[in-house]
Amino acid sequence: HPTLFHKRTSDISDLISFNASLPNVTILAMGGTIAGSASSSTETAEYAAGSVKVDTLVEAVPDIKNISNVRGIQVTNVGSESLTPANVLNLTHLVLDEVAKDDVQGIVVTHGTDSLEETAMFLDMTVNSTKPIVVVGAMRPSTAISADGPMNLLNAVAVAASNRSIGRGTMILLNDRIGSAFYTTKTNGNTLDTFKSYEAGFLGMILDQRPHFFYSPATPTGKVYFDVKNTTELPQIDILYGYQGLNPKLAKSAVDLGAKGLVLAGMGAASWTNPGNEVIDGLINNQSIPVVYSHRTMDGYSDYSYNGIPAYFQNPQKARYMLMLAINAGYSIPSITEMFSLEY
Ligand SMILES: NC(=O)C[C@H](N)C(=O)O
Repeated sequence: HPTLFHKRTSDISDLISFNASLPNVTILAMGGTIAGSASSSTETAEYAAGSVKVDTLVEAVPDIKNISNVRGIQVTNVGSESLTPANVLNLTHLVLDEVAKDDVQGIVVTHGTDSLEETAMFLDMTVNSTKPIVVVGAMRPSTAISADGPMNLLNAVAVAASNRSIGRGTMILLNDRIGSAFYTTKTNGNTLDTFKSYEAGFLGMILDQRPHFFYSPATPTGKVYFDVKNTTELPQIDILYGYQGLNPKLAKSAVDLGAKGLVLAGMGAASWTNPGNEVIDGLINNQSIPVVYSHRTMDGYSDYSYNGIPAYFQNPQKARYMLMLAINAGYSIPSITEMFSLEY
């Protein structure tokens, strides 16, 4: 439908001419290193994230016009460490609008990698659509030699535009690998092969703009959807880190400062200290605060939870968005416990 892709406002632009035989993909740009620029082409660590606009990103990859008509929406333009749940909720509303359009085949979200998995997880749990949603970032700024952003963006558009990608939920694409948002995590602060999904594995890979999936479309076991169409504000959920001699009182302080739920990045398979557990127990019993026991280890299954809720395979940052969405939906502690346990 040409008219949709020919609308021009200050933050929505047609980037290339319309070709009726190609699928339409909407790119929502959040910022990050993929939109970063440095003072020299060899600089890959010191640079300003979120300084290049979506139009420029797309113009740098002319091959995109051979695979789809793209429309860019600049949502934010910041490093992903600066994004808030409010920004992610706003993005989700825009994604919901886009997937509801008959002529939109798929969605690409360009995003900083530091918190990319959090946004992807949130989208995966709130956008109940078979249309592909691909969250993409880069590890090198756009000004670097061998910048990875242009190829990642081209690949992301190719995945979003492909019928092979239908029914696979929200995906994370970097370094030619396609992972499920539900399980993919950033493992290295600097390298190109940073996104991994050790236990679950990748969904597939992309070669020459052709996505190859290893399995038929499948929803991760236990994935629950939350309707946030009418949500305007999300509850505060904080994460606490586990370590020898951890300060047990921080949990109570977090609740005093407004947390409606807590996620623990516990040691090993989610262990927490005895004095720490006693404070948590008080929060659960006296203040009905849901506390999810996750793990600071990158992988593994946490069923240890003292009197709290085990996060099983979910890492703290993904468990946090699950807990936030459940509390927002009015779930009780037993229903939250059940939601986490559904996975296994
Ligand atoms: N590689 C990156 O995108 C890192 C950057 N700090 C960000 O998350 O926005």
